[in-house]
Amino acid sequence: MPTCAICGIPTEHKCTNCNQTFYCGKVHQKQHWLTHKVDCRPFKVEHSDQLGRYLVATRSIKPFEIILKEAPLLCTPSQVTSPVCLGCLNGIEPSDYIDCENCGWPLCGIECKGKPEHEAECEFTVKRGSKVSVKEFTNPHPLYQCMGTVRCLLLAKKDPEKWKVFSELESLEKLRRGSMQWKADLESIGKFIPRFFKTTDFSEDLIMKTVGILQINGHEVPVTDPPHVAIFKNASFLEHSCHPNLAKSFTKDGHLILWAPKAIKRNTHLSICYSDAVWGTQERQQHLMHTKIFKCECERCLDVTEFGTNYDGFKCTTPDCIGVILPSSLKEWNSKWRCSTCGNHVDISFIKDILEKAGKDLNPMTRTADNCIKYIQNYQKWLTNRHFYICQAKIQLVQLIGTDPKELMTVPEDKLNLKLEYCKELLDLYEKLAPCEIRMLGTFCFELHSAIAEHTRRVALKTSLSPKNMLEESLLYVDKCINYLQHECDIFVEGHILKQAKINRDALRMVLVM
Ligand SMILES: C[S@@+](CC[C@H](N)C(=O)[O-])C[C@H]1O[C@@H](n2cnc3c(N)ncnc32)[C@H](O)[C@@H]1O
Repeated sequence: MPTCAICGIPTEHKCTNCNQTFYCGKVHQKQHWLTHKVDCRPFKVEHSDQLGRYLVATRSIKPFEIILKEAPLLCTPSQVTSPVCLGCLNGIEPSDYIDCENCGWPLCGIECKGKPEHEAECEFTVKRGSKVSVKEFTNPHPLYQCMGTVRCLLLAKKDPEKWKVFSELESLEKLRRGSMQWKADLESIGKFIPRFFKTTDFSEDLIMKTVGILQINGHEVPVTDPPHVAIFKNASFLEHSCHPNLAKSFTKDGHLILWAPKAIKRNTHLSICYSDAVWGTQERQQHLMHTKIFKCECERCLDVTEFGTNYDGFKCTTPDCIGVILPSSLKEWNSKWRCSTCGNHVDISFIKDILEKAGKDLNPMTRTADNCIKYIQNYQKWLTNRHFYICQAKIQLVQLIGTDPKELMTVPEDKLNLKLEYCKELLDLYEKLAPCEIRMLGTFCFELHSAIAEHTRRVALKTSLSPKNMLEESLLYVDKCINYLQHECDIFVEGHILKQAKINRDALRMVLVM
């Protein structure tokens, strides 16, 4: 039987927030709160052979509930980056920076000189006997490839408690060893650190394990320009799913907020998406294998129709057949594709050729509404209406039509209708496929709400009526936008959208009560 955290008496009463700590009564629960509040979270860490450690909900979680707010264990420059200030991790402005007078690393200004973040590596660089010299600021700089790892290694002396937490995270060293990436890292980091810093403090094995921990657990944090990488203790145990149940937001100072856009049942695995949920299955699978060394077998990847959306599907080439061509299973992605309606088999080289051309045509395309429309018309000959390449063009299109309220007022009727149609279609699709892509969903809701409001204005001008149901629909989407973007701070575009959405919501509410 569980026992009270204070007096050890057997008891069945537990903290209802985490469901994990037991108390004999209210008095001891209150007494324990200052200690307990640090760990009082609605999840626990579990382990399986397939996933390693993972998090499970210890109680049901309500929609929009924050399950974790966490400060980073440490922040580092990205492995591939142009020079950044080692004080604040923002990019170095070539016309406005200083060299650290002790070690020579460029800093963005005097205010970053004394920052504690730079202290350990400053001392470490001084010990090599000569200052570093960085003079090229526009391209990825080879010296910075090792700086994330150096920063982690120096934690051992600087903050042994944090180092202990860090060094117990997954490195997947055995799986990574020998791969192309591992060999490249060995040269640019494992062998480079002892040579460049003239040190024998760290063995090659320890350096390569540290590289692995950083790559497997690092989160890209977009609060600096360019984004930096941070390690978060608890969030490091989250498993991946291409159809996750948690959304990630960041505060201005780089703290992580994990929250649930939809309700989550007790005992459910908690997950985030390590990849880009807008990509097709093969791109996601390759990215996860390359960066995190595992084959994803989430419910979205195992269902080739991706919840009936046919997000990777081709139109059947048999005359009069309206079926969709897809691989028969995840295993057959590179071999057998056939129509689920007429059974027609299609050569894999045909699929690969079209996909290669569609990708090549989309990426360098000049971003205009007309180019997007032409792209969609052309590739809809082969790809389904909800194919990921078609949807990527539609995402660009809805943002290009009427980018601000003034421009929206002059958009031709056909383009406004297209914006309305595609916003609804994309919102419906991605709410099914990627329900935690909250920045994208919030943006669609905002675009949709403004397109509906503009459509209503035009109807009102023509008929001198202000249709209440249309305004209510606009309000519905602006409310949804606010829900999706509620944790976005104002250093991000989405934070600005949130601010505007709140103003528009209040205005719409006023109009509706008049
Ligand atoms: C950030 S760590 C997650 C915590 C890790 N399981 C541990 O024990 O520390 C990422 C690693 O966990 C494993 N992992 C996460 N999600 C997975 C999934 N859906 N399927 C298989 N392995 C997964 C992979 O090895 C991946 O590289």
